[in-house]
Amino acid sequence: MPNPPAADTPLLTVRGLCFARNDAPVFGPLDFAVHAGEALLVQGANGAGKTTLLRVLAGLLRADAGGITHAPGHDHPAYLGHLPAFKADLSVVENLAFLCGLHGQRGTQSVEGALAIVGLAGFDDALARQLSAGQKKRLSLARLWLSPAALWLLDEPYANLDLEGIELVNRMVRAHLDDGGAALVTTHGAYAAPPVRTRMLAL
Ligand SMILES: Nc1ncnc2c1ncn2[C@@H]1O[C@H](COP(=O)(O)OP(=O)(O)OP(=O)(O)O)[C@@H](O)[C@H]1O
Repeated sequence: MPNPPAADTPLLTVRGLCFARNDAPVFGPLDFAVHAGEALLVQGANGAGKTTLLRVLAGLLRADAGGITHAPGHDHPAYLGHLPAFKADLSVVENLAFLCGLHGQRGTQSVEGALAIVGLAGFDDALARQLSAGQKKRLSLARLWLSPAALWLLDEPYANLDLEGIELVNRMVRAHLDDGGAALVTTHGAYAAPPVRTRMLAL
């Protein structure tokens, strides 16, 4: 991960952020900041705009108004979306190597180590399309673990995971925050909030 910003500099600052579809507001104006060592839990009912907000913060959708400021050197957050972003006919290891080549890799982590952490040791040569939904989510978590980004944008990270997988996500978030990172996490409820310093953003 790049050097964390000074303690008083947020990793992410959002001011007056608004998003509309066909002139109907989806969310906003929103104002918040996320500092290193902090998790922001984005809560809201189905359709409240949680996924839309994370896609705007990931740079995949353009906001209608307002500003998003990243700390210097931290303008590429890691985004864990609903759908796994893997090449179906590449193996588990090939997918991770490809994505690390494209987006960079956290210096201290190895592909093998990340697969062991997420419970996919021994799946190196399995094709991505042969994985179950939960195994695909675990592969996405391995990619997240390998990412050099300090800011994690996690959209429903608990979906498709068993109880052990939910604890895995919480362990990963805690370790990432301890390491000077930060995370935005969407969830329908507080049923699986990570056990870390957490603030709420209700949509
Ligand atoms: N591609 C799209 N085209 C048009 N409208 C969309 C599109 N994606 C989402 N919407 C609408 O935008 C609103 C916000 O959707 P979004 O997916 O951000 O909600 P959410 O809070 O993540 O919901 P959920 O909890 O069901 O995942 C909803 O009313 C939805 O119908």
